[in-house]
Amino acid sequence: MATRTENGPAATAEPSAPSPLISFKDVHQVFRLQSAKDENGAGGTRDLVALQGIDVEIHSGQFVALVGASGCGKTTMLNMLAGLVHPTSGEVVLDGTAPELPNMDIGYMFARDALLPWRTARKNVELPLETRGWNRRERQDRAREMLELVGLKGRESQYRLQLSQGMRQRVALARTLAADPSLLLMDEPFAALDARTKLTLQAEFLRIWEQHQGGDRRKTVVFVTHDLQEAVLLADRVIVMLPHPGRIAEDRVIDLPRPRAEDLGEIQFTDEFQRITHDLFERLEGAIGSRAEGRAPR
Ligand SMILES: Nc1ncnc2c1ncn2[C@@H]1O[C@H](COP(=O)(O)OP(=O)(O)OP(=O)(O)O)[C@@H](O)[C@H]1O
Repeated sequence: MATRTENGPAATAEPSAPSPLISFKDVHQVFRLQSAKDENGAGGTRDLVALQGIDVEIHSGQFVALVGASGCGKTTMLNMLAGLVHPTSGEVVLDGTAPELPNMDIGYMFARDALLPWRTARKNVELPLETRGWNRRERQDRAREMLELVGLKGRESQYRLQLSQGMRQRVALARTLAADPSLLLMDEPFAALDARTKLTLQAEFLRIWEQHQGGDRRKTVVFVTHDLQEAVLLADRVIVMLPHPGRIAEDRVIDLPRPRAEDLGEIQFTDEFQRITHDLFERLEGAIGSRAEGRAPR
C-alpha cells in the first residue's frame, strides 16, 4: 500500500525487509606465511588466500551450516564473527557494527570439548557466567539446570578425565548455552563423536534450539561441519564452500519441515532428505570439476 508524503512522491507503507543480523560483504582474507628457507638460508613469505569474495547475509533466528573440505575458510568465517580475525578487505557486519572482542552475546563451541581439566563439569558451565558477573548462587543454579537439560544430572562434580567424549561435548554444549547467547558459533561440535552419540547430541541440541524458536529468544546458529548430511539434517540453509581459495560454491535453503529433533533418525532415510543431499553432492562435484578444468563453478 502506497501513501503520499508531505513533499509529494508516494512512499511505500510496506514494512521494509528486516536488515540481516550478519553480513559478509566481498570479504577476502589473506594470511601471510613464512616460506621455508632456501640453501642460502634466505626465507621469504607467501600469501595464502583463505577467503575470496565472500558475500553472505544471515538473518536473526536462522540456522545456517557452512560445509566444505578442510581449509576452505569455515573457521575463519566464525572467527571473523567472534571478532578474532579482521578481514584483509571487505566488511563483516554483525548487528550493525564490525564484530569486536569480547561479545557477551556469542556462544562459541569447538570440535574438542576444551573443558578446563581442573574444574568440575558444573564449574566449567559456570565459566561464561563468571565473566558476565553472575553471583555464585545464580551461577550454580543455572549450571545445574543446564547440565540437567543436556542429560548430565548427577555428573556435576566430575572432572574432564572422568567423562566420556560424548559427556564432555554435552558439558561444552551446556556451557555454550548457559548465558543464553543469541548467536551460536559452532565449529564441528559433534565431529569427534561416534555415529550413535553424534545423532543423540544432534537431536538434543536441535530440541533445545527448536524450543527457543517459537518465542522472542530465537537463536541464530552458524554451524561449521565437514559432513553434508549433518548440515542438511540440522540447518535451514546450507552454504557449501570450496578451498584454495576459500569461496562459496552453493547456498541452498533446506525446506525440510520443523521441528525435526524427534525424527532425526528417520529423516535421514526419507526421499526428500536423500534428494537434497544427493543434489548438493552433485553441485559440489560439479563445482570441483569445473574448477579443476579452469572454468567457473556453475
Ligand atoms: N592465523 C592463521 N595464519 C595463517 N594461516 C591460517 C590462519 N588461520 C587459518 N589459516 C589458513 O587458512 C586456511 C583456512 O583455514 P580455516 O581453519 O578457516 O579452514 P576450515 O575450512 O575451517 O578448515 P578445517 O575444516 O580443516 O578446520 C587454511 O589453509 C589455514 O591453514
